Amino acid sequence: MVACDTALRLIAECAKSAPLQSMRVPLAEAAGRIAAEDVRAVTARPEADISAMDGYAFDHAAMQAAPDGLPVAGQTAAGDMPLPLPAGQALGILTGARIPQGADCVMAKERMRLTQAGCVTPAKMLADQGANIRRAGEEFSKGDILLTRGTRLDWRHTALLACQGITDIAVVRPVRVAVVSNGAELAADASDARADSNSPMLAALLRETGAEVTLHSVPSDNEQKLSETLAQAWAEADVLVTTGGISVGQTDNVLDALSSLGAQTVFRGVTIRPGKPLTVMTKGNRKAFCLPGNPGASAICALVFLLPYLRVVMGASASAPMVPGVADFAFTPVAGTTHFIPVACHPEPQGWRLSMLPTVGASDIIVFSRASALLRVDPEAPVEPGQTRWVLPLQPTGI
Ligand SMILES: Nc1nc2c(c(=O)[nH]1)N[C@H]1C(S)=C(S)[C@@H](COP(=O)(O)OP(=O)(O)OC[C@H]3O[C@@H](n4cnc5c(N)ncnc54)[C@H](O)[C@@H]3O)O[C@H]1N2
Ligand code: MOO
Repeated sequence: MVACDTALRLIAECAKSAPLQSMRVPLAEAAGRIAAEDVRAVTARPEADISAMDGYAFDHAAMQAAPDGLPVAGQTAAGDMPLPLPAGQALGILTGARIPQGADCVMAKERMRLTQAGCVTPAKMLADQGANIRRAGEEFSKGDILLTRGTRLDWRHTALLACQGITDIAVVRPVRVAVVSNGAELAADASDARADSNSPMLAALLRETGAEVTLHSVPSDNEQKLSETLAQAWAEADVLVTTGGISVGQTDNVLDALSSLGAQTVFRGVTIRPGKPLTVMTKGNRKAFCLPGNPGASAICALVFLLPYLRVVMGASASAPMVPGVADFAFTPVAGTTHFIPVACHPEPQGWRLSMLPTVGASDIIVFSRASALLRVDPEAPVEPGQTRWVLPLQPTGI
């Protein structure tokens, strides 16, 4: 049995030794993956001085000195390469079009007046010199870092890369995770059959991190079958995740089976509630996370211990963003035990108010649908009402 922080440290050490592999994917497939390289700007943005308005570009001093306005030399649109502005003339310009050489001011069409003589003049006031011009490089310069290795890519980065004409990017190869459930109660024809809810739950949770998940089930308590499935599943995956069969019952054979396959124990059991039997084993570069069968315990162990491991192995930061809230309850942990409590987050003018939810404990599934975050409570830091505590959002998007 190890303490919660010791388990987290041992897992972090395991993650350090795992090799990171990358592959190139087209930009269209990048969202949801983790960048395996820093990306720098190929060009400044904007690449040149451009107009922020549909209107007219002109030389400010020339307009100031022309009480009857300036004749219009034509029009330029985004996509055109305008010729230098003829002295003493204005040019019609559309939003995004390059500013012609010789112009240093743009005024919006509706703020200009077209005279009978075909000149444009400010309807009221002349804008300041430089007005309505988006300067080259004002967003970023050529060579600037646009995103760093380890960034989880989403629609924001897709836009950024696309505007640079970047069509593919090196991303971290997804970690292959094999999830193995076991237990005679999972057989459809068992006299007291139970549904396997942990496998689909874990698959959904793990896929959110970008892992490639395969599911395996041993719907019996047969040691031989269990051992064969574990061996095969682990051989095809980087990480083995088992659920159930790790406590002290006669049919809890997972840990013995893995030991027989040559796995070494990193730790066996953690002083947490729920999730106490959580065990991590290793065989070469391959890790096995053995999660308890109780659904609530399985979910919490995955969120707190497994997901940070996968994030690091895939080059991202271990910790998911946490949010602060003010507890409206008191909670005193059992001595020597770190508790993980699903909490509801209520919006209040000052921020989130955290409240406890009714729960039956480690086997609870429905509490997670009612909760929005997970609160860690260490034995030396009981919760008092009014205290600010940081919680881990349960929804994939977090904040
Ligand atoms: N004598 C002791 N008994 C138990 C202890 C202990 O210290 N001494 N620890 C308890 C704790 S804490 C936990 S947690 C459980 C963990 O047991 P296992 O990991 O061996 O899980 P199982 O016994 O196989 O199953 C427990 C429970 O979960 C259900 N289950 C299992 N797999 C699934 C699945 N894929 N989907 C949904 N539900 C699943 C199973 O039917 C059982 O109800 O042990 C305590 N006992
Ligand atoms: O530790 Mo168990 O996970 O409470 O049911």
